[in-house]
Amino acid sequence: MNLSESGYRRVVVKLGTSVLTSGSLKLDKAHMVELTRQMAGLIEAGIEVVLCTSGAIAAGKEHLGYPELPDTIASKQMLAAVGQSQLILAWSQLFSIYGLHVGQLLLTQADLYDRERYLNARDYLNALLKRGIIPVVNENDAVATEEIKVGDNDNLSARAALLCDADLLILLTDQTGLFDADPRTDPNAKLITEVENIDDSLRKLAGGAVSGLGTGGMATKLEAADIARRAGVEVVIASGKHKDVIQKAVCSNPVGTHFTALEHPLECRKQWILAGPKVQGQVILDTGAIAEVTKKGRSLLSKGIVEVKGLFQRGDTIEFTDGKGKVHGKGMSRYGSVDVDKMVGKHSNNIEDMLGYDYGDAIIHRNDMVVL
Ligand SMILES: Nc1ncnc2c1ncn2[C@@H]1O[C@H](COP(=O)(O)OP(=O)(O)O)[C@@H](O)[C@H]1O
Ligand SMILES: N[C@@H](CCC(=O)OP(=O)(O)O)C(=O)O
Repeated sequence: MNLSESGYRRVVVKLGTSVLTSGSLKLDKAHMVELTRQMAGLIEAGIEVVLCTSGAIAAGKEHLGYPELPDTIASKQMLAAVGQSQLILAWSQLFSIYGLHVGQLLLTQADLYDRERYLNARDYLNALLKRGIIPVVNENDAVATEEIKVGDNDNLSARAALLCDADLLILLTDQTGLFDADPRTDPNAKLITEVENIDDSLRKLAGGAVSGLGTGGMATKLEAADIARRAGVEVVIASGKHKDVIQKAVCSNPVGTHFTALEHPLECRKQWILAGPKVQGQVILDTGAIAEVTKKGRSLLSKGIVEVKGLFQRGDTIEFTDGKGKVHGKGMSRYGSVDVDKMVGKHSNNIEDMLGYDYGDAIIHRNDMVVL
């Protein structure tokens, strides 16, 4: 395998708890050594690596001797605070074998909501890479509450891939890839080797985590793959135990499930709309409006809206759906929900008369919109 001819220059490697513990109750340091060797090999070949590591909560339990704790956010925060320091210590020691330094980056959704904070995180990540330091990313579980957390490291790793403009995201887990059913419960499940489009029928195949070790299962890996490939990042889901899995993924040797990136990826600001801000509300559109927006690339006007759901402010990100609830896209609303409610189904030629002010015809302008 010739790594330097792989064509990739920046790779995000996400290691799930299932990989880092090898299915046990503690970090499998021997396996972490092997994964470090593979990542160091990439760096040696001139490929930059961002590591998105899970395992803080598992490491916290191990370090504290598996205390009996109530199943609360506070317990998880405490375990993560203890475990994250053990985890970064382990990565720091392992990469030091190869003379490499690591820098810790703990993020929450709140760091991605706001465009300025998002750009700050991007600058920080790029500054580490520029100095040859390996960014080690995890969710800031010690402070993350339900409202501000990304929730799983699959989605977090996709955000990291967008932030650092990676060209490949490798999601390593305890299965050999995405199967047409959960192989834990269906012995006849078959591996899907190539995915060119993520649609509802594929999403139905991806189940949650049943082992009790990981968060989100294949469903969140598919969400991550969807975000990444729309931004032009190729994705591989594979087993962390497969021999030389990282090198194989980078050298495009067949391994696990490969997702092709979109040929025309979203531009930077739209990538942020896709992956950054939390969705605050929804508008339901009639079939004509769905076609105008999704097929013809038009801005969303009030006359195509049939209902408004949730409370949102001007500038918030909202989704647009059809009458059956299928989400067709999202974007930044130029009007708050109270205003949109007043405009539902009406022409946009007299907005000023309706509201007393006018921010333009579009509820979501096509420049602020991502069609899914
Ligand atoms: N279609 C599927 N193909 C493969 N695995 C699946 C599928 N649906 C659900 N899973 C489950 O997803 C699990 C991996 O996700 P998870 O437990 O969150 O691991 P990680 O810690 O690596 O993120 C597998 O162990 C498997 O039980
Ligand atoms: N941030 C958490 C892991 C969350 C998570 O998504 O876990 P996993 O599904 O194992 O990648 C931790 O470090 O324990």
